[in-house]
Amino acid sequence: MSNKKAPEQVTDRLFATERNPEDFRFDASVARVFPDMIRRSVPGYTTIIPMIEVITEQYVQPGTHCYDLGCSLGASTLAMRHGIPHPDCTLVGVDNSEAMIERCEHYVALDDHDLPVTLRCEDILTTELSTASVTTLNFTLQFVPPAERLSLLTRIGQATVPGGVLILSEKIRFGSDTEQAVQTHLHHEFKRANGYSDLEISQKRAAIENVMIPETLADHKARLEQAGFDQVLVWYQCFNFVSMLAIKAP
Ligand SMILES: Nc1ncnc2c1ncn2[C@@H]1O[C@H](C[S@+](CC[C@H]([NH3+])C(=O)[O-])CC(=O)[O-])[C@@H](O)[C@H]1O
Ligand SMILES: O=C(O)C(=O)Cc1ccccc1
Repeated sequence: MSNKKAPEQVTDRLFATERNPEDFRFDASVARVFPDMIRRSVPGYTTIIPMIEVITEQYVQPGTHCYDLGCSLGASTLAMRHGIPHPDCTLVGVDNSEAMIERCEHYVALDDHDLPVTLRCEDILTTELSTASVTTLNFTLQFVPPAERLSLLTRIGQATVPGGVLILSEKIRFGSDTEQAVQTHLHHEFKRANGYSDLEISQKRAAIENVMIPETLADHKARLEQAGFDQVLVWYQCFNFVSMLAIKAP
């Protein structure tokens, strides 16, 4: 029997007190505060989520699969769900964090909608992909080791049907050191405006340094084309956070 009680809203204070330097992991303590953490940390996140519904509605094809890779608590998965008008589509959310998938199941159960959602606690590098019309990587590729990124995107490209798309959102870095400095500063000011202290900002920065590796927009575009996508465009940018749409020709 599913527990239909809404998960409690918890403020992210994970980095508020001095802690030993340790690499960031998507464990139970992160899953618990995740909705608050991502909203206060990622400029544009609260705009991108509803737009994923709009984009999905535009590109979804009947009888295909839609994948949300690195679904966390299912915010992007549920946006895709609301954009899919075809009852014969299969929507799949994949995440390799047990703590995330467990909580995601509750959010999916609370969302009153007919289209079933299949959740897989699996590595996106090996999860099975086929006949996909819409695939989403909403701030997930940045956590995949750079050496594995081309083969993942190539598998997605091969699984994507003609006219299908990949929505790819990422924190990016800039080729110009001066632009990198300005955009990073503005991102930190965004976090400060959302109530994070200097200690929280600097401890979080150290924790994600080795596990979240941003690349330039040029790197992303070139690799998406190599992976079999015919058109790549940026549909959203706020500071150093962007969302791209990679389209396979019909
Ligand atoms: N190899 C992997 N296999 C499976 N999952 C992975 C892997 N690497 C990382 N993850 C998962 O990717 C998710 C990234 S968060 C996505 C937000 C969501 N899309 C949202 O729209 O709210 C983004 C962020 O925290 O900035 C985490 O849940 C990881 O466990
Ligand atoms: O918090 C940050 O500074 C980020 O760059 C984004 C982020 C959001 C959630 C988990 C890890 C990183």
